[in-house]
Amino acid sequence: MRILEVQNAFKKFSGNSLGSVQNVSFGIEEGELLALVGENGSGKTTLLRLIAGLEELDSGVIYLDQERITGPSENLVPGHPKIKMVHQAFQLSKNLTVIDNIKEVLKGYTAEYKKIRIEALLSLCKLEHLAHQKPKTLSGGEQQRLAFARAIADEPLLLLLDEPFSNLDVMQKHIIKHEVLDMIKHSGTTAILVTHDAQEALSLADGIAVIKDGQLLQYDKPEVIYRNPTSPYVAQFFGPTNIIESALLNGIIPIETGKDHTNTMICIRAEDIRITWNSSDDNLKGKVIRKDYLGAHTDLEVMINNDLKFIVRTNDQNIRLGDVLYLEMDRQKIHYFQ
Ligand SMILES: Nc1ncnc2c1ncn2[C@@H]1O[C@H](COP(=O)(O)OP(=O)(O)OP(=O)(O)O)[C@@H](O)[C@H]1O
Repeated sequence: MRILEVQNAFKKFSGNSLGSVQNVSFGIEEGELLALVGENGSGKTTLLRLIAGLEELDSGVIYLDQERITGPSENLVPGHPKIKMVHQAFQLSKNLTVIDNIKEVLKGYTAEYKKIRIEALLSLCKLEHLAHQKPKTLSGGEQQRLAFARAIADEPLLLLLDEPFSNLDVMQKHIIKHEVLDMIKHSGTTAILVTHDAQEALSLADGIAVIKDGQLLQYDKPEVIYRNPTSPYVAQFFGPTNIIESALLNGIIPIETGKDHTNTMICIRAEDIRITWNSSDDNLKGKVIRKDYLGAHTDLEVMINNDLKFIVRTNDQNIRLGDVLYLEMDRQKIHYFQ
């Protein structure tokens, strides 16, 4: 069932020449996790605030469970009761214990329901052993789990996560983001995660929406976004890739036949080019002009014919700057922009 439907959402703040969110449309199915990605200032937070009913739409409409979301001008209390937001700042009540922090957001429920719900949340969020501690005695990850428990306590229809992991250090972030996103999956909550991190989006989300200058460039499953990007921008956002005019490749490598690719751009991911020492006719001879050691692999810049550069990802640690080698393309993986 479709839980969220955004139709032509448009928002321009006074004083700005362009809309921060420009005619954005998409939908989310119940239980899905959507990653909203884009660079700084692309409109991610504005879109999230429009969905949460915290910002007024100029035009367009947003439905949650088929009910129109109203903006601040129509609500006495800002926001929507069935949409919860989690930020980088965990917004916990510092003088209350873990249990009381959860109880605080369950006001209005019977004592019996509260007891059952708190037990379930402590277990889901692995907080049982910390139930009587106050937030300042918890680690960053434990505080993050408590913030999450509070956000889902009264079973929101939609959870909005605005870069919730950005204050955590790299070690913590790696573990905690998997824990929290596993909890989201287990709780069956529909969620939107705003992130700058392309790898996080690819590995964790059911769907990815890429936004640039307020416009939705592409919205699809991670594999489609990665393998069939609709624009060079989207292709480059998700990892090192070679974007080349097909005309430059004509005669250098055989491009797809049977179609007119005269003016198209093509995309070859760095890991889809193999390094070989074999000088077959199909392989391109080049010289290594740059080497970036990245631990598990190395990214090389290889110059062909003095005018065409390729980024190539390799596991071979023995290649050195200045080496002359050959590049073998996996032609099945060459992507043509239409
Ligand atoms: N209240 C506001 N008044 C005026 N302009 C705003 C307001 N809020 C956002 N903007 C502008 O709208 C654009 C989008 O901002 P937004 O915060 O939505 O981007 P973002 O993608 O979330 O950025 P970041 O990743 O840096 O948080 C920016 O140009 C920003 O300056």
